[in-house]
Amino acid sequence: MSSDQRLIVALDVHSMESVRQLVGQLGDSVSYYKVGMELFYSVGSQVITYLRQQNKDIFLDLKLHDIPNTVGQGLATLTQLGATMLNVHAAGGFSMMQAAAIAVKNKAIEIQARRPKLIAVTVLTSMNENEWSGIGYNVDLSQQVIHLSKLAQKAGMDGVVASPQEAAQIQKACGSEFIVVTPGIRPNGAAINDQSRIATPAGALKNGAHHLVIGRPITAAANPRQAVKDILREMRDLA
Ligand SMILES: O=c1ccn([C@@H]2O[C@H](COP(=O)(O)O)[C@@H](O)[C@H]2O)c(=O)[nH]1
Repeated sequence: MSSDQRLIVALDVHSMESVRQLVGQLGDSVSYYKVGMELFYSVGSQVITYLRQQNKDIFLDLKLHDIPNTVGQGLATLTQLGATMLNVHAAGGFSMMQAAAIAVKNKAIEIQARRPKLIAVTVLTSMNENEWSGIGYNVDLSQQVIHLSKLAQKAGMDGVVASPQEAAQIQKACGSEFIVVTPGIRPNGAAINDQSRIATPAGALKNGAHHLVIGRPITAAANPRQAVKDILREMRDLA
């Protein structure tokens, strides 16, 4: 996979005007975008239609987490939008993830569309050990990431979202075909913001991440196109 297919830019803005401006500015340098809650709740499915018209891949990052039937029905509807990748929270459990995988597969067959990849969020990259123990877990955070990755794989997920710091351990536990998507990417010198378990683009790739999700280091940069160029150079230098 080439470096520009590995980079997913998080479109964390809340209007179509900002989307058009950013996507126009980044041009051919970015082929894969992430649409999350902020944007989808603001503008709805028109952003998916727009990005598909621009021939971009789309990770629709809505992190579904509910009872199995509700998640399955929700994902069946989302499958019709034509995103490349969808996701759920692994903490919803084995039955929920299994229902999600079945629903996506059946809907794709029904509408004769390519099945979107379905991945599960393990432990949010904003969590550190302190936050983690604060919500009542006694197990080591990174051990929990590996546990949830194995569970997700058993339930039929194509991969997981985890921090770049756990990517190598996930590969070891689940194999190299299992997709590891890593937010929490910060080029040297970039603001860390609310992220905790971070790595540089090169560090994440060295650890075996398949896709790097990067938002503010690009979208809040004075020159987003230059920021992408610098990140892709760092990624290519490693390849
Ligand atoms: O564990 C997770 C899961 C999802 N995200 C999302 O990734 C981007 C990261 O944006 P930055 O601006 O580069 O921090 C953002 O849309 C999150 O919702 C995550 O960060 N961690």
